[in-house]
Amino acid sequence: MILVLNAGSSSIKFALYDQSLERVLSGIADEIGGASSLCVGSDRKLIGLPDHAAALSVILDNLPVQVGDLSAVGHRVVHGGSDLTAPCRVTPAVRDRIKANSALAPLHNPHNLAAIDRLTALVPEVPQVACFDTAFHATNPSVAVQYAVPPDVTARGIRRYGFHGLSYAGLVASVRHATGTPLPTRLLALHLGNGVSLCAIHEGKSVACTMGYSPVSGLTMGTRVGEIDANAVLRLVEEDGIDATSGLLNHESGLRGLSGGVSDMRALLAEDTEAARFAVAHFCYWVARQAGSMMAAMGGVDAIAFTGGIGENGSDIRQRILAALDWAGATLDVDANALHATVISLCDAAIPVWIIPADEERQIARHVSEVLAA
Ligand SMILES: Nc1ncnc2c1ncn2[C@@H]1O[C@H](COP(=O)(O)OP(=O)(O)O)[C@@H](O)[C@H]1O
Ligand SMILES: CC(=O)OP(=O)(O)O
Ligand SMILES: [Mg+2]
Repeated sequence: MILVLNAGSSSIKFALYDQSLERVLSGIADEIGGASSLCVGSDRKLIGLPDHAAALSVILDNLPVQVGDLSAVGHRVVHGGSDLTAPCRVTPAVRDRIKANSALAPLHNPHNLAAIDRLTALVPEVPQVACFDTAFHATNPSVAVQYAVPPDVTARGIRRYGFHGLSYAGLVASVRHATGTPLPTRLLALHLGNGVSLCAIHEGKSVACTMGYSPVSGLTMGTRVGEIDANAVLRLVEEDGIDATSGLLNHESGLRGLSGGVSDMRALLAEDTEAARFAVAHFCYWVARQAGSMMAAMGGVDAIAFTGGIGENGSDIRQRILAALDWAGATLDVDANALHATVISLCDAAIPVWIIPADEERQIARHVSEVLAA
């Protein structure tokens, strides 16, 4: 049995797969540090989970297998940096590189590393495989990847990486099965969750992503700022210091900053305040605006796919984004959208629009079995 751990910024998703990669169990520890709950299969219970360490303990306690009996553990690791561009066995050297990359993804890599360390301490003999969110974007051309800085600065790792790669790779792998149609040449994928990014996928390969050097950049997110001018950041650092500015841009901005405290989209949609409405409008405006940038990177678009917690469940949000993309031929079927159907465009729309559930766990399980077989 393969255990997959996917530690996001506010949740830990987990799943067990058998030898033929059939999913045996899945679950999620949700809203960690808030109104947390644990869901195993269809059984959900409210349970106090003050932090990711507590959540991981509860997950391991609720598995139907002993951790020592696992054949492998696969981890989502958000930042692989310039060198970790393919899934690999966790060795002390790989662990050190993941740790070195923690500064680049402070909301994620420390949680990923903590899970690796916990499993290493519990069952050192069980192989662990690290799967990187950055790896799928290794196919981006240099013009898309490099910032306009001198080469020695790029050589220090100051470049764009892109994230949510496991979600996008899994989406590419599941288009045919989910939609009954072949993978389109130019696919715009929108991963809308706590973290938010868009990816231009040309012939199954990433050619551009809205996230850059770290997952703080690109679009308006739950608590992350997205696009902001470098000189504005320099001024904030000068006036408030590095730690306060990092806290502001990573934890207190995005929907939370705009709305006056609410980072969760579902909660925000239930709020009846001017600030909440503005936060939602800001989110949708920037997704649609950057969607245009992704389409330009592919020379057009043949299909659009929504994924992630908001992308899969937020019918109002999808409707607003697609209204702003009407010019691209993405005409919404309002009823299908309300039902969260797989195909949510009208049958005579110029391009199809799909909802394809994010399945980072299955993608990680695939990678684990490939790495162990190699
Ligand atoms: N019905 C819904 N309508 C709008 N947003 C939703 C709905 N259900 C979940 N969401 C949002 O999805 C986001 C979480 O996305 P998810 O991909 O699960 O998170 P993570 O990035 O932590 O993996 C939250 O903002 C949550 O409010
Ligand atoms: C990379 C990233 O933003 O991940 P998440 O959406 O899980 O926060
Ligand atoms: Mg996520």
